[in-house]
Amino acid sequence: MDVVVVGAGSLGSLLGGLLARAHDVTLVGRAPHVERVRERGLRVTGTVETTVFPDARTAVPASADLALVTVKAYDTGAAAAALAETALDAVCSLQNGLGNERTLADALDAAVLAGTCTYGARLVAPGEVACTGVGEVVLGAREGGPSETADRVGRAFADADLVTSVAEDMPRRLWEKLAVNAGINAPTALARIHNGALLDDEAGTVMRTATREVAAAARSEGFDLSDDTAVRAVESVASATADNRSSMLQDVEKSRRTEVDSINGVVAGPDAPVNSTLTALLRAWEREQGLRE
Ligand SMILES: NC(=O)C1=CN([C@@H]2O[C@H](COP(=O)(O)OP(=O)(O)OC[C@H]3O[C@@H](n4cnc5c(N)ncnc54)[C@H](OP(=O)(O)O)[C@@H]3O)[C@@H](O)[C@H]2O)C=CC1
Ligand SMILES: CC(C)(CO)C(=O)C(=O)O
Repeated sequence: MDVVVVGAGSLGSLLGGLLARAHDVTLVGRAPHVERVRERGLRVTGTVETTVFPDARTAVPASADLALVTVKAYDTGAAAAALAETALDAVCSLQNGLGNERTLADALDAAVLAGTCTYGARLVAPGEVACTGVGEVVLGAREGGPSETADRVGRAFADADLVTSVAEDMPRRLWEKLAVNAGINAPTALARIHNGALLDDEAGTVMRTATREVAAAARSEGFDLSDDTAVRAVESVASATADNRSSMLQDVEKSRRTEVDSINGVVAGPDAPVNSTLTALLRAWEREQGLRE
């Protein structure tokens, strides 16, 4: 499969690098990372070790079978605009947060797949990405139901030894992932702690309450997501990724804008006091850093 990865930062470089073991991959990202990949290949270190030689550039190619979108949620509109002239069969978001698939579907003619990913990734240097945890990619039709395109993409991922499943209930799964990210990302970013530190009782209460609030919001939108299912999911991800620095923690460590608007901010309001607090604190930090109005 001919795959273009739009947003070759931490996650995009890891997934693109792993896919390059079996497919033609083009990483689209920023200098100096793409230059280093062109010169010396991409080193994947950590839990998975390999060196691969994907194409790497700063602009999207004219065509591809599949575009994987791995930019931050607030950059999805720009990624969609960049892909507008690319001939594509399918595009798949593997981002966190809610609303990315809608943005892509509004802008592009290709079939849009929804995806979630619990692999951990960190761009440690230009040309080198660390796999900080082997998780799972789950993908499927963005509206739910069966999809031959999703089956084909799922097989392509599995051919590259990525732990992958194809699901027919992606809308519900995006809410479940939102519940996990709401519980892990903002608390780890604010407290500057690894995911595993949330298994501690006091911090765990914050994590579980934020997660339950998202589950309640999902149910109010008609999705079958019980508090127990959501809490089990967040505890299991925090434990499986105990040594990870969440993507939002990586953002605050680099003084970069966070994805709080499309994670905790989605449910912030009177019915979600913990998510409202987490959102307000991260937005205040972003304002102080000059990262938002
Ligand atoms: N890192 C992780 O372990 C995980 C991340 N995720 C999710 O994956 C998504 C990506 O996260 P992460 O990889 O950490 O983020 P990164 O910031 O590391 O990677 C995104 C990259 O995309 C680049 N970019 C932005 N816009 C464009 C564009 N139009 N064309 C080309 N490149 C572009 C960015 O450059 P610049 O910074 O210059 O804008 C950056 O290098 C997020 O939604 C995150 O929540 C999900 C699971 C795990
Ligand atoms: C799964 C998890 C919580 C891994 O850290 C993640 O999605 C992230 O960091 O954004």
